[in-house]
Amino acid sequence: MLITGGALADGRVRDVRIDGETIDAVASDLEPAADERVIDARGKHVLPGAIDVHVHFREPGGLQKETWKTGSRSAAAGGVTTVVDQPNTDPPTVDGGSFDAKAATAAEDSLVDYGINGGVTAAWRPEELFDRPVFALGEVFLADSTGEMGIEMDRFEDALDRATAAGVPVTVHAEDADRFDPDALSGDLGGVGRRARSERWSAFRTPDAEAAAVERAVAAGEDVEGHVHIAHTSTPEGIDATAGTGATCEVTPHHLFCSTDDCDRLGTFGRMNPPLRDPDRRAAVFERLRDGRVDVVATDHAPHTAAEKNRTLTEAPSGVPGVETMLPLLLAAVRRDELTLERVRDVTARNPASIFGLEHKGAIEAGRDADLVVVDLEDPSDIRAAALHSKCRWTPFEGMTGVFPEITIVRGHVAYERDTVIGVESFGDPIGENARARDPIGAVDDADGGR
Ligand SMILES: NC(=O)N[C@@H](CC(=O)O)C(=O)O
Ligand SMILES: [Zn+2]
Ligand SMILES: [Zn+2]
Repeated sequence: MLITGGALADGRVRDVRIDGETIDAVASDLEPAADERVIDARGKHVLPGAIDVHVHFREPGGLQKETWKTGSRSAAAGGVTTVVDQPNTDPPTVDGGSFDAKAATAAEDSLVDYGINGGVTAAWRPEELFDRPVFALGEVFLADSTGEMGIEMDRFEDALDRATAAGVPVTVHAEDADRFDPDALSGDLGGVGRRARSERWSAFRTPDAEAAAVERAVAAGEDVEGHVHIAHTSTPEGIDATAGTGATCEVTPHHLFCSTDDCDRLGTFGRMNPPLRDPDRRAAVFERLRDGRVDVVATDHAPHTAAEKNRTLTEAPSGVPGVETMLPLLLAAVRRDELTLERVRDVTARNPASIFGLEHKGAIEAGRDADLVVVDLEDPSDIRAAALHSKCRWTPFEGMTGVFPEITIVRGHVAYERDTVIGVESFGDPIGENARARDPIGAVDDADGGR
C-alpha cells in the first residue's frame, strides 16, 4: 500500500509505503508497484494513529454500554489505532482468569491494537497478573469511581512495589475522598438527566481532592523509583504536582473542551470522575496542553447508556464516552490555531508510545507498525451522536466541531474508511494480537519484544 503526497505533522510532504504490517519507507516520489493500492493524500495530512491509554470497553459485564466490537469500531472511526482497557469490568480484571478471558474477547473482536490493564483490589492476584502480558496496573483507584474499586494507600504502595519489581507502570485515578465536600450534595440537586444540577458534582469532588492524591501518588512513586502515570488530571494543580518528578500525566478531551459552563446543557450526562472544572481551571489545563506540560491526552472513554444516565445526580453513573471524538476535537483546535499539529501528534501518539514502551508505535518511520490516519483539515464537521459508533449513542460533545479521519490503518490493515463524497463507511476485520511490548514473565521471548 502506498499513501502519496500527504503532509506529516511537521509539514513535510512525503509518500509512505506500507509493506505488510510495517512502514517500509517514508520518502519523496515513491513509485507505485503494479497492483499496489494507492491512497491519494495530496492536500491532506498523514498522522500516526492515536494511542488511547485509557478506555473502558465494558466487556465483560456491561455489554449494554459497550463491547470490544463497538468500542474498537468507535476507536477506528476516530483515528485511534491502539487502546488500553481498564480493569473495572464485571468481573474486574484482577487475576489470571479474568485477564485471559478479556484478552480472548479482544483478540476475537478488536479492530484496533490493544493493551489490557490489571486492577488492584483486596482480591487481586498479582502473581497471576504479572505472569501475563499486563500492559500496566491500573487504573488503580485511590477513591471509588465506577466499579467501586477504591483502595487504601498501603495497598497502593504494595501494588506499586510489585509493579516496579515487574517493570510495569502504574496508572492512578488520583482523588482523595477525605477531601470531598459532602455538603455540596445536600439541598436541591435538580431533576433527572439533563435537568440535574451537575455543577454540584464538581463542587463535591473538589480540585483539592485531586491535588492531594496526585501529590501522594507521585511521592510514593518517587520512593520506589517506580513509574506512576496519573490518569485524567483535571486541574492545573494536579498537572503541576507531576512536574519535575518521575511521574507522567494525562488529560481527557472533556476536561479540555468542557467546563462547569456545560453543566446546564449536560446535567448527569456531564457527571464524571474527576468532574468538570470551572472555566478558569479548564483554560489553565488547556494552556498546559499547549505548552508541553501535559504528557498525554487519553479519553477515559467511559460509556453508559442514556437510560442509565437519565437518573438523579446521585443515582446516575459517572463517565462519558470519548474515544471517537478525541482526535477530531484536537484537530479542530489546530484549525482554530489553539494547538499545533505537532503537539497533537506528540500527546496522542509519540508520548504515549514512549511512556509505555511501545517502541514499534507512535511515529511515521520505516520499521514501525503501520498505524496511520489520513485527515483533511479542510473538512470539518459537526459532531453528532447519531454518526458515532459507540454503543451508548450519545456524546457530551454534541454540536462541537471535529475533523474526522478519512481512513484509519492499523498495522497495515484498513480498519476504517469513509468515502468523502457519498459518506459511506466501512470497517476491516479484527486485528487479533496484543499490542503490549512487555514480555510475560517466564515466557519465551521473541524478537518482537513479546508482542
Ligand atoms: N471516569 C468516570 O467517571 N468513570 C469511569 C471510571 C473512572 O475512570 O474513574 C467508568 O468506568 O465509568
Ligand atoms: Zn478514573
Ligand atoms: Zn477511567
